[in-house]
Amino acid sequence: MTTILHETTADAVRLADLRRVYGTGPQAVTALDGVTVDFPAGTFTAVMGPSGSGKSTLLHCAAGLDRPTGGTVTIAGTDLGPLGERALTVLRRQRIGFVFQSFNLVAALTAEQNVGLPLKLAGRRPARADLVRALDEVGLADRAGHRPGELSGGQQQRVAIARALVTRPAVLFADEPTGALDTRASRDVLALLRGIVDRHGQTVIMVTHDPVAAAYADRVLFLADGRLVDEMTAPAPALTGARPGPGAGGPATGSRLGPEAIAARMAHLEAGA
Ligand SMILES: Nc1ncnc2c1ncn2[C@@H]1O[C@H](COP(=O)(O)OP(=O)(O)OP(=O)(O)O)[C@@H](O)[C@H]1O
Repeated sequence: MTTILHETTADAVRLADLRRVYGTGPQAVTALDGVTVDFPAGTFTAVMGPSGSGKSTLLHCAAGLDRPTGGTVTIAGTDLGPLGERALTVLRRQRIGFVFQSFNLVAALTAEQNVGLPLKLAGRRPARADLVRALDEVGLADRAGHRPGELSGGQQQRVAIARALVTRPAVLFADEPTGALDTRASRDVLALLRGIVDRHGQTVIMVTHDPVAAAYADRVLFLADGRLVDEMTAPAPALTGARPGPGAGGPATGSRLGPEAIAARMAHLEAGA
């Protein structure tokens, strides 16, 4: 029993007193001002906050894309601080997935080749069956031979998600993953992210401006001026363990956060900013 509890509560990511100051002297900007938070494995967290509150900086520091000025980032038990550039690159490739607003697919490569890229970079020869399975997971097995220019925005983002997950990372970071998508494609991408958390126990951390997107998460963190100032957590799922699926207008109510309540918190925060 104790073992199970440990497994289910293990943190995929821990941030302790995280600080990031850009520049020096009078020009210095404090983007993160002592953020401490844990992200348990198998959970979906949204990060919100007014423009300039430090969301992207937090995501980039947590994903090892940027070095913090102070504090620690721990991914699946490994402290990133002491790692040199090479070791950090290896850890990023093996343990971290990242999805961007602008998809960042390689235009000249097919969907299948894009998904295989992280494995190639890691010196592995991707098995075709694995790549097709990864595309099947995101509902695009029939588009394996298509290039990004032949796919819709939503389909491109789903290829990017398949690519980010192909190494089975400890955590998937997503920076405004629906920012460039229409409502319907956004909903597909968010349902996909929700599904990989529920079905595969993937950990997802997503920055978003959109309360509807944030409502797909288990928890919403609110940043202001580089500090964590508020948090909302979805009520525990029913004892059956069943999670309600997304409804027509977004995630179902029940054990989900409501977009209206999230929007109200954001409005409160922006009014105080
Ligand atoms: N490279 C940089 N050099 C100097 N200042 C920076 C740099 N990157 C970010 N900042 C500053 O750090 C603060 C936090 O920026 P960050 O991009 O993390 O905020 P954000 O919450 O993601 O904003 P947005 O919602 O507008 O994308 C801002 O004041 C920003 O101007």
